[in-house]
Amino acid sequence: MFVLVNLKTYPCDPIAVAEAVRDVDETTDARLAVAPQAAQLERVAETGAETWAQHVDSIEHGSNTGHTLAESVADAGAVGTLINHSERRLKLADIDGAVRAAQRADLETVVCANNPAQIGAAAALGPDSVAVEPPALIGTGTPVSQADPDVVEDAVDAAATVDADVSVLCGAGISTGDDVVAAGDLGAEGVLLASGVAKADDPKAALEDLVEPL
Ligand SMILES: O=C[C@H](O)COP(=O)(O)O
Repeated sequence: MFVLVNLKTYPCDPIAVAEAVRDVDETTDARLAVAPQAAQLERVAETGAETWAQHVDSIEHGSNTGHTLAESVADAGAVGTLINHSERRLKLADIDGAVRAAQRADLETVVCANNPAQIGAAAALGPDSVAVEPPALIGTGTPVSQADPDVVEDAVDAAATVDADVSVLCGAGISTGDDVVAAGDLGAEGVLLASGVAKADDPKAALEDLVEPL
């Protein structure tokens, strides 16, 4: 299972969380990664943790003030990027362009979507993975894998119908090892989570709990 920890703009210490991700990754067969804010990418990557960006834009080098260039994210040490997170929604053409930009920079891609229908559309754009996240469950602590299992199973089916090579993650409310196991039982190959680790008093203990049953 892939456990991708998105730090959003939570007021956590990104280096401490990254060091915990790095250390717990060494204890488990699961794959762990952390997605800090863009300004923190280089320092986080220097910890040795697998580092992802939260977003890249559909742009190339040039006159694009305030945008995030995929090559710059890769130069900072990121190996992958989220695209179209629920809190950073893009138009369809911009999702497509962001996937192309990420591929140009050799970044792995996870395109997020609200529901199974959008997952099918996202899979058609050829990312490495898609992540289904019902917005209403994000940040609630109520895990999608247990509160709304149908949405995960339907997302897995939708992606497989379009492109069997696109793996499916699920996210929203995931915070325990049981939640991760439930996600795997529904066909997800990973989870995307944030508050369960970024807002935990002890992020390393939270990560250890997440991977303990895997
Ligand atoms: O990127 C992570 C997701 O939006 C899930 O957030 P959450 O784990 O706080 O529910």
